Amino acid sequence: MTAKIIDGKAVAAEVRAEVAAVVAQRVEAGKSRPGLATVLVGENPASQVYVRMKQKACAEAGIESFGYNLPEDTSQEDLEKLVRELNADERVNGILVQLPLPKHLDEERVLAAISLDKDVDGFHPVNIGRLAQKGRKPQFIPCTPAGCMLLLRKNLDSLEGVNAVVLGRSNIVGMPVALLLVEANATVTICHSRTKNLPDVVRQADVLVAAVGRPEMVRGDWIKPGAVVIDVGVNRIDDPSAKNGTRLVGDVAYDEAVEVAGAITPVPGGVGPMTIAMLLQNTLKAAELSDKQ
Ligand SMILES: Nc1nc(=O)c2c([nH]1)NC[C@@H]1CN(c3ccc(C(=O)N[C@@H](CCC(=O)O)C(=O)O)cc3)C=[N+]21
Repeated sequence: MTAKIIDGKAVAAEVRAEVAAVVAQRVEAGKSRPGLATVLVGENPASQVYVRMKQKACAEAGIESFGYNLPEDTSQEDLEKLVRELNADERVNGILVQLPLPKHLDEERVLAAISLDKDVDGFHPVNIGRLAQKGRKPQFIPCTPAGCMLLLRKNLDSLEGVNAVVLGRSNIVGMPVALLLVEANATVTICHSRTKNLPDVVRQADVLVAAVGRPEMVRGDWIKPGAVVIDVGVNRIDDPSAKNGTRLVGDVAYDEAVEVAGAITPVPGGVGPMTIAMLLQNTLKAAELSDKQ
C-alpha cells in the first residue's frame, strides 16, 4: 500500500482564500487593510526568492506589503532603528525579518526589538518563552510549526498519546513544533545529530516531523508502517537531468517512504506553502489585534 499524499499546496490555498475573504470583509466594513513589512538584509538568493513569494501571497490576499532591502553591511544599530520605525508605523501590522541574518548581526537582539503585537513570525523570545510554558499562549505561533500542526490535525483524528518524533532542534522549526506537539498531548522525542541509534528511534514514530536540513536522510526502512510523515526539509540538490540542473528534495527519501508511511507531505508542495499561508493568517490576526487598540 502506498501512502496518502498530503497536499500542502491545496490546504494552503484554502487558508489563503479564507484570509483573503476576511480581509475583503474588514476593508469593506471600513477597517484598515492589513500590512506586512518584510526586512531582508543582504543578497542571499534563496532569501530573496522567499521574500518575493511572501509579498506575492500578501498581494493575492489583499494584504499590503512593504519591502525593505538593506545592504549586507547594515549595522545592528541601523537594523534595530528600522525595526523601531516599523513598530511605530500604523500601516504595518506584521514585521518579518528574513532569517538567516548576515553573521555580524545579533539575531536575537533584532527579534527582541520587534513589537510583540507585530511578531507575525512568532520568533520574539517572549513568544517562544510562552510557547514553552504550560497553559500560556504565545500571541503568534511560528509559521512553519503552525503549518505542520494544521496538516497533522487534518490527517489524524487525534494526537492524544501518539508517539511523535521530531528530527531536528532548530529555533524556527524543531523546538517550537516539539512544544506544540507536547501541548497537543503527543509523547514527544526530539532527536538530532548526536542521537544514538537514530533509525531505531525514528521507527517508533506514529508521527514524524523531519526538520534537519539533510537531503533524503530519513530512509524508507526508518519509517513505521502507517506513520504520518511531515517533511519540513527544503534542500536544493544537483540533478543533471533536471531543468536548471537542480531539484528540491526533503529530509525524507520520498520514493522509499511513500511505500511505507500512511500519509506523507511531498517536497515541494507540502510544508513550504503552509508556511506562507500561516504568515498571512498571523498578519490578519495582527491587524485584528490593532483594531482593539
Ligand atoms: N523570518 C523568517 N521567516 C520564515 O518563514 C523563513 C525565514 N525567515 N527564512 C527561511 C525560511 C524558509 N521558508 C520557506 C517558505 C516557503 C517555502 C515554499 O513555499 N517552498 C515551496 C517551493 C519553493 C521553491 O521552489 O523554492 C514548496 O515547498 O512547495 C519554503 C521555505 C520560510 N522561512
